[in-house]
Amino acid sequence: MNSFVIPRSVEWHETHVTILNQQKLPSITEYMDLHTLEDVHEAIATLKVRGAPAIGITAAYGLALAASRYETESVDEFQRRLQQDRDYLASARPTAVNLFWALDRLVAAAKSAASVNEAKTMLIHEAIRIQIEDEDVCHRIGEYALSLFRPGDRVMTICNAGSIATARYGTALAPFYLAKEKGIELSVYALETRPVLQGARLTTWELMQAGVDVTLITDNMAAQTIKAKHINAIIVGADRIARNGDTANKIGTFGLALLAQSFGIPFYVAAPLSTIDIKTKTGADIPIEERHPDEVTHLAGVRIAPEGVNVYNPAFDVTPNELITAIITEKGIVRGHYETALPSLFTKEEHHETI
Ligand SMILES: CSC[C@@H](O)[C@@H](O)C(=O)COP(=O)(O)O
Repeated sequence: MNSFVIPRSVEWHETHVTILNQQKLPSITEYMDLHTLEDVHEAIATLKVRGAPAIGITAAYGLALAASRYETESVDEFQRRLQQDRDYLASARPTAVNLFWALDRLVAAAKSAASVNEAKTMLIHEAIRIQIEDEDVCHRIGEYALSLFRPGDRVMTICNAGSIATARYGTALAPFYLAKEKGIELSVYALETRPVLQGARLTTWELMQAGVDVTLITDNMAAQTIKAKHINAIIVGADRIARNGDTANKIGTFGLALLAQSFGIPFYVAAPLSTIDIKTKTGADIPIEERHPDEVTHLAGVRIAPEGVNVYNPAFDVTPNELITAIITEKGIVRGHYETALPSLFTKEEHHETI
């Protein structure tokens, strides 16, 4: 038993999916029940549930839930509706590949079903499996990531790639939970992450509950903080990693990678294989979500910019592979040569330290 809190954000029930509403944290801890496909789509699109793995898990449950209510005895009709609902949920957000990965895993799982009832059961089991696997995967990522840090290290991160963005532990934040369990002191510097403040609202909230030493800074304090506080490394999550290692993650990540290069400190990406999209050749092929201008013109619901101002609001950027010191996965740490190393992870059974 852990003596500290590692929060969870998604829970399956036979009649609904319960999520921790990440829009309202940290001031309000609200759990919401999602009953329909539309509820799930809305929760993902509005960031009530967010973070690549958590989006995938929630979508998988949403599809299994919708399919459990199909009133047909025809397997063909069942598959047709499943594909239709898969496409609808897939339209919720474009960048995090875990959404498509999880939905396609469910569609594939139901392919071999001989009856509608069997298909319904298979879908629920597959969605539960995705969540259980993700917890184990994040734990492994955390172990590998922790091996890269020394006691006393000061590590910078952006956005929230923590427990609530996954099944548990997180990706970029996993090493801090594991360090805490092992009594290793690490300090985290969290960027607030404008426009919607996942760093300020979520990363600090998570880590403080676990008693991890965390310091909040605004995004434009990164360079000064690296210099003044002697930051040892930067670690971030990912929404989609292309075959060549180019990595889409929360807007601001690319800038941090450039700072890491300039200061000569390592820049790590921590992500599961479900975030690596071998079919996407380079970062140029990753669709970058642009979100509503209100996220930029408003802060906590209050307008901070003039009416009618032009706004550009990309939710993600792409860090080129040459700026990434290593990609930390559940199958080991990959340092460079991503074009060949990343595809080989999918065929390797063994876990390995570094390839
Ligand atoms: C383990 S979560 C990894 C990424 O999904 C995370 O770093 C991120 O960029 C999330 O963006 P968000 O827009 O909050 O869903």
